[in-house]
Amino acid sequence: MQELPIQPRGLLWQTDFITPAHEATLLQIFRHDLQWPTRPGRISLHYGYTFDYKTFNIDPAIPYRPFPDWLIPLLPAREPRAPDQVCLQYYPPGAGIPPHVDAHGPYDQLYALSLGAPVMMEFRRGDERVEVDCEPRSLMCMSGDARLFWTHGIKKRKTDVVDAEGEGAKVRVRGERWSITYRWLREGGECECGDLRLCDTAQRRAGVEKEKRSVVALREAAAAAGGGDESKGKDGGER
Ligand SMILES: O=C(O)CCC(=O)C(=O)O
Ligand SMILES: [Fe+2]
Repeated sequence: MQELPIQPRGLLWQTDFITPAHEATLLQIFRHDLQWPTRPGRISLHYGYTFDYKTFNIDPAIPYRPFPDWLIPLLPAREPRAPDQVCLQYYPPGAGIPPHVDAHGPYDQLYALSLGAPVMMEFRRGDERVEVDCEPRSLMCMSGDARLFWTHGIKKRKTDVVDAEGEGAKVRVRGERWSITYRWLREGGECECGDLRLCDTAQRRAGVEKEKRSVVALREAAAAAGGGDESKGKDGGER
């Protein structure tokens, strides 16, 4: 993978992680063979372990959901072991995900594979905003600053403005998008970055009450914990 020569640092990228034919087969499976939640907006399916945000450990009450056959060839091979948790998400046109940082303590590195229609993802740190085009079939790895110190999100809107090289700015209509996010549990479950703004471990150590800890991390926690809270979590209040 290649690091993108932009801020945030640490955004590793691989275009054409799979072929268009492989993608078409997957979309066929996603559209016709899977049992999706029936609510509108962004919806997700979880595979592997489920994390319990009360105990900050694997939830022993929820059995491990084995990876389906279609998922095996999509696991990032540059990691020494398979991820602990994989989340397949469907974004109908116009759907988004509020800016958040995936919880620091529980999770280590993070990968996301984009499928279907392209979308602009926005990274934010303070007043800084950087849009990154998530082209279909591209795999990204959020590492370093991109993983820990910038939030990422997708605006809820029907179009994106794309600045193609040499062509100037163009409006691009959103289509159906799927993403697969891969997470590995962090050994020990504690992050040492010390960022009180975004790090759940740093906030806990500083005695910040759970309710007041990083809203973004908690929203992420609730959503990843089973999807039931997603409507008032990541999708809630999205502009
Ligand atoms: O859809 C994506 O590419 C990323 C989703 C995401 O940020 C998440 O599930 O934490
Ligand atoms: Fe995320």
